[in-house]
Amino acid sequence: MTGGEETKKKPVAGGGARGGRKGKGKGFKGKGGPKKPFVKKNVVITTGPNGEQIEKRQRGLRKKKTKSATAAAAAAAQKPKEKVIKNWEKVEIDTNSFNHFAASGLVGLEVIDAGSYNTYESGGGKGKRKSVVAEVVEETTSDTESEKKSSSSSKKNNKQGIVLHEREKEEKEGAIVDAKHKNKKAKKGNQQQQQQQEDNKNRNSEEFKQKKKDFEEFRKEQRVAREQKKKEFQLQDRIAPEAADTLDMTVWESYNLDPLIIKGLRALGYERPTEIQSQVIPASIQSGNDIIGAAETGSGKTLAFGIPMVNTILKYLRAQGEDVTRSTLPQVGLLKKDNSHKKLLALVLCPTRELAIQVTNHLRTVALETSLRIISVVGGLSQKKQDRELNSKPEIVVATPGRLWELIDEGDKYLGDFTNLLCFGIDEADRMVEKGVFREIDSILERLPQYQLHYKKGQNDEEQEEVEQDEDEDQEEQEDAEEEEQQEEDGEEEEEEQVDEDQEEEEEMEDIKDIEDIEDIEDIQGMEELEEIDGDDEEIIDFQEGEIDPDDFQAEEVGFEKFTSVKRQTFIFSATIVGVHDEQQKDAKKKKKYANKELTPLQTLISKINFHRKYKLIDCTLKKLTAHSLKESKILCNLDEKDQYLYYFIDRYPGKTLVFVNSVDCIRRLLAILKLLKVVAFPLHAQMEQRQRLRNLDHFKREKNVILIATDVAARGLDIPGVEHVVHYQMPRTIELYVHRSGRTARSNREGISVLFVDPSEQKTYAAFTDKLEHEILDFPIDFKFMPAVRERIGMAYDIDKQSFEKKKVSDEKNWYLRNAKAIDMQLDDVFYQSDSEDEKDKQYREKSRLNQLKMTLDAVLAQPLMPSGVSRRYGAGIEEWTNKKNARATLDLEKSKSKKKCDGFWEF
Ligand SMILES: Nc1ncnc2c1ncn2[C@@H]1O[C@H](COP(=O)(O)OP(=O)(O)OP(=O)(O)O)[C@@H](O)[C@H]1O
Repeated sequence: MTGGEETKKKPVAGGGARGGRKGKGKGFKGKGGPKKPFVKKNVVITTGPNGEQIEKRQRGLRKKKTKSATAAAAAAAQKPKEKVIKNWEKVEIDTNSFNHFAASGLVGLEVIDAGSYNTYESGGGKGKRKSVVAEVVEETTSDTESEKKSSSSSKKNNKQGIVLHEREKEEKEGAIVDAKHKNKKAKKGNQQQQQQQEDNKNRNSEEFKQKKKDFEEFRKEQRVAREQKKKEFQLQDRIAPEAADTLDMTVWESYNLDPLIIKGLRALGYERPTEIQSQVIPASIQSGNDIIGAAETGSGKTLAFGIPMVNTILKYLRAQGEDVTRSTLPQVGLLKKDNSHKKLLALVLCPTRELAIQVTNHLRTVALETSLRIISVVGGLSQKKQDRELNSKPEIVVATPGRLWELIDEGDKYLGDFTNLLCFGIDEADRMVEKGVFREIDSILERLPQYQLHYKKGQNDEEQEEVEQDEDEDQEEQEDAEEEEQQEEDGEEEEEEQVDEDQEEEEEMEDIKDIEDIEDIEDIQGMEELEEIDGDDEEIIDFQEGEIDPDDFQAEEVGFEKFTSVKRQTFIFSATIVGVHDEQQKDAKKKKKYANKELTPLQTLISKINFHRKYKLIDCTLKKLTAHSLKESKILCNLDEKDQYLYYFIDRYPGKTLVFVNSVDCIRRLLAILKLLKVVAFPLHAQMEQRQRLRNLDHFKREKNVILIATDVAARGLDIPGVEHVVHYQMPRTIELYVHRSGRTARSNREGISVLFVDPSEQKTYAAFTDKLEHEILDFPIDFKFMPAVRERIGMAYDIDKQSFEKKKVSDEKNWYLRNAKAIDMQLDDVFYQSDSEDEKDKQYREKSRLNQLKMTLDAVLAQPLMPSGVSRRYGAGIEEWTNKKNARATLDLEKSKSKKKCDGFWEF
């Protein structure tokens, strides 16, 4: 088709289709039409009385002068023409018709290209020709009426495909439609006006006021009910009041904690602090120092920093004369209080949403008797709810860095104002500063206010000078020491034969204590000193007895920078922030790589966080790194045997099992297989919707015999009661991840087991792990008599999965073609639509029945207990003994299990 250009030069063709156009006209296609014609859907371009072009919506609702109107008007003035505007005409077109339109001055026809026209014809049109309605304008200078008529009639008989007919009928139809539309619009306008008048009237009426009041009451009730529900939920953690009354809380009381916190702890049944809590709480409350805390997984680190935080805030609020006891009034009442002056008092950062929500709930439980508002700021949840919660100006916010920074960046004033921040915490701190994980953390840390060095103006000037002087001296000493060290090293190199370098380094290493490692860190930052807590020689310099003077809580501007005199306390916690890294650092020293000064996570944090001049490192981690009550085991196997051992484990050792894998694809594959094997399993990974993630976690918490298959999104911090087993289906990428994953079980002194699956390709990593763990991971005892039955089931599940996958693939492919063909108006071969050939049908039928047969067989097999080979079901001999499922924790005697399985591709251990 070649008419495109002509039509464009003489901008006549516009859209005016009213007929049932099915395909999406995309302008001209075909051999000769490289340029698209001037096409506008539902718009008609006509020439006005003064020669200007008028763009008219199909239904004549809007008229607008086009840009070229003036130019056209000028041209019309030069060469006056007689214009005959014809009315709507119905035309039928085919692929060659456009030339004719253009040549005969036809405007307002929406172009139907060859493709869409044909599609229409073969797809749904059943041989009918395409009809459209077009407005026809003929420009004539001397045509007589009769000539016009003949021209019109010649069109009627035109062999090129344009047939004009039923002009009058169409004209009427068009007019009717327009009129109807106008009426409808007018009616709607009237109705809206009436409604508005009525609304205005009602708004002033008593009835309306009452209705509004009722509605507010209703909302209030709803909110109270929600609050109630929340409280009830929190009460779930509580023990019976009678039992709570008998608890001896003297240890807690000795820490000078707020009575409301002790009340909360009593209700929770926490009679005494855990090891890390007993070290952190007095140190932070009495000295006000910043704390870096490390302790094994599940040892109560959250409350180790949570209790001092809540305590500090309560003290601050009491000092401000606020009532901090839990109000018996509904929260709604509290919300109505003027809280515009309030500022954020505590902020905790966590790496995952689930963990942030968990920490929030944990803090709420100890603060239940108080009026404190604690909320989580995480992505993926209701924005409205989060806004509402933030409007209530919560004292404590627990957030993920990404979401928090997003809100600060958007200009959230409350979240972005750290000037009154009394407490700042980072949970799972080593993860938070891992390279490239949370870019936002740096921006957040940069916003933390700088300290003014004196808490009370003028009070500590001399002391400060002394401190600074000491600092300079220390630095000089340090520089000298470094110089000496360097000289020594140079000497060593020169006298290689005289000194056994390795020997010397070993000796050197023995002398190096953890604290010296940290001193190096301080050098990087220019920090004064680090205290390691050892009870007696705790030094309290700038904050006596943890007292908080309300006068101190003011920000003031010094020079160009904003300083604050608020003493912010910082808490940095993780199970793996020290220990492993210290070892790594020592290794590095050994190998003389220390010159690279690659910072460990702990060093990175210290260099980024504006700590107090005194902070304490409290390290309660065990040498073994993992929790003391955890039994660790491994299964060495080939890659293709992992599914078998997983099924074996799940079947023989039922319970709450968390299976860790390294990829989402692996989760999907395992879920499909386990589903066929009738194992209840839920997924958890970062690609899931947040609500679904929380729902699955909830299922896993509530159900007894259940599997959660997760990526490392669940590796850190999650405190799910009653997790009995952790399976590392794939090797964790780092030793820290191994510690955290394993730590989802064996929490709070409870027992738990972890099983590490190792295939030959993972053996190198495994060897590196055992080096660092400094203990052997024993073999998991496997009763190999069960394995043939396990293999049979797994084999059938694979078969079914493969066939279902093939079937789905074929139908997915077909659907893909259909979808895409529709999207681009492509005509597919009829063959595509035709049902499959008889042979094909037959094949499909056979495959389907084979699949059903397989499923039925597997179901029948699964209905029986897993039996060891050689035991006959028929005679029932010893069945009970074999079918008794075991509890892994109770029966697993790893010490005795030396049942090493021979496995291809492994080195000798
Ligand atoms: N003093 C206490 N007495 C009894 N139970 C406690 C006490 N403190 C905390 N717990 C309980 O111990 C469990 C583990 O606590 P938490 O989640 O804080 O451990 P964690 O050390 O942070 O673990 P992870 O390193 O895995 O994050 C929680 O269920 C908590 O309720």
